[in-house]
Amino acid sequence: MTTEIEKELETSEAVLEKRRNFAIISHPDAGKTTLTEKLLLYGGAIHQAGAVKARRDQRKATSDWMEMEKQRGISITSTVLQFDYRDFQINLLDTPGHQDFSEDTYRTLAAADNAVMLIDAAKGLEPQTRKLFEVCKLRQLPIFTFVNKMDRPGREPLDLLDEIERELGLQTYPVNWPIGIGDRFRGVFDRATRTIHLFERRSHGSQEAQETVIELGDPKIEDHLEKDLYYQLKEDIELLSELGAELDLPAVHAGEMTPIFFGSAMTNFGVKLFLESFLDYGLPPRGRNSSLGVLDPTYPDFTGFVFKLQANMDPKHRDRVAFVRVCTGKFEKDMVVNHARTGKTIRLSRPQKLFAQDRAVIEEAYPGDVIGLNNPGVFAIGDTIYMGKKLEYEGIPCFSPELFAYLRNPNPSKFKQFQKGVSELQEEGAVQILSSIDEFKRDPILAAVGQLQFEVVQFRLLSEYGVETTLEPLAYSLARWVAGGWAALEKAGKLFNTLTVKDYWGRPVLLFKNEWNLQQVKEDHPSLQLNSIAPVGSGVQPQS
Ligand SMILES: Nc1nc2c(ncn2[C@@H]2O[C@H](COP(=O)(O)OP(=O)(O)OP(=O)(O)O)[C@@H](O)[C@H]2O)c(=O)[nH]1
Repeated sequence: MTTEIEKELETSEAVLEKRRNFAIISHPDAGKTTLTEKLLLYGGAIHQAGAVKARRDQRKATSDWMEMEKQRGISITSTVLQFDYRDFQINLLDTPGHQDFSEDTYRTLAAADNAVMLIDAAKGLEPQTRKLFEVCKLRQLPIFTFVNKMDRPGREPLDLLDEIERELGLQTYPVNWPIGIGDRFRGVFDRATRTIHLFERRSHGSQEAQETVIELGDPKIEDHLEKDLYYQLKEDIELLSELGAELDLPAVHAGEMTPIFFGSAMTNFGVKLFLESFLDYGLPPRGRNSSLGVLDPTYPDFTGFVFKLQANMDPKHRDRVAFVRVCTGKFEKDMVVNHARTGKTIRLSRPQKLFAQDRAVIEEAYPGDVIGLNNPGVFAIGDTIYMGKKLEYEGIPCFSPELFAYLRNPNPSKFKQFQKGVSELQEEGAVQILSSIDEFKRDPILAAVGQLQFEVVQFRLLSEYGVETTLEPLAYSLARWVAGGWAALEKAGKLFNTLTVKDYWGRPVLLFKNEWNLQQVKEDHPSLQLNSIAPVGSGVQPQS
């Protein structure tokens, strides 16, 4: 006879097995919005492709603080999209399209269990994809590669595989293989079932693609596929089996091998096959490092952490939302939880589920899900909330900024608002704040990955806090945290062409003008232990 506890455990394992969570990494224009939309179309979350874009446009029309989005036609914010497919519940953690906001993407990857690397068949790996791949590698995320835009002239598939292996050091395993390319792209061959999937083009792919599935070797193939494409395919299949590694799931889950899919998001070719395989091969919610060791998702008490804060998503209510990744246990509305950083208890009374810009109050959530909580200034990025035994999750790291500028408030009567605005925007992760070690230089130094982050900060300080500010750019382009600490820095003595500053937590940071300066200091002073990534959250308290 099974006991109640055993039954509960079985249920929670079954729930976990049917949950998948992922984020898409790509270079702008590779087709992320299009693929997202098509995944939602197959998931039945929307009925006609175009809805996500329409929502995006609608948001552009209604949001005021995101006036910048409208002016520039870019998407700055990111949300979470939840949909069902087969009996799976899927969480797609959407990330901003513009590379100036990649800090936001880095943090979102901290909450993801899988990553989908989307590449343009004609362009192969691009800078933003490489950068984001590095973050995935740090977390050993399983990476699924979707080679998009096969309906246009592109590079040789084998050449793309080779590039991924060489440059990213990932083993590749093509799960399917393209039949033709460009105008002659007819579909894909699914290697697991040895079937040919041929698609019909529909205008703009607004509905699911019609597909014909034929077994390899079926004589009917002649009615559907040109001879030369068929012979080419047979040749390719042979070559693949001669070359090829077997699909090694443990290696996929360890982020060492990437399953590869070919398709065209715009015409829907290959999207469904991709989704199906992703559900089969993707990782369910996994354990996470905490002060109690790696906490398995079957741990019974509710725990989660904040990976992203967002202000004023709804212009009608000037609210702030904290996005929490549920790690263990069951989340229930109105739950009273502990907030690890402050030791306070908090009632989670209006949890929200977010679908693009729509919200619905949720009653419960499970590991792998993301919930949106109202944040009246309580939460900061990396915060842990928990029930039961006290614990804290490993923090979300800060990544090296590349642009630096003093932020000045020329109007002394606005000092208070200025301070409040700067500290709230820092907590929200809109920008990193550094400060000079010179007592007399009290203006904060804004540190960002992209220029647009500065513009957003200035825009929001003016529109939300009523403070007009000016910027004075600093001629540095790299930041490194000094893991050796202040003592190592003092021992190293005077360093040329660098600026010593401290971060929000009072830790030493060195700014460098260029890579060359950095290399020199690294070689001359190994004891400084320069890091491009620094932990935040767990155990680190801001210095007052
Ligand atoms: N031919 C072709 N075009 C595509 C395909 N997928 C996307 N596109 C086009 O590529 C362009 C960029 O697509 P988006 O989906 O907006 O790309 P994105 O990556 O979200 O772009 P950002 O918002 O800049 O990050 C659009 O004009 C799409 O219509 C595809 O499979 N084939």
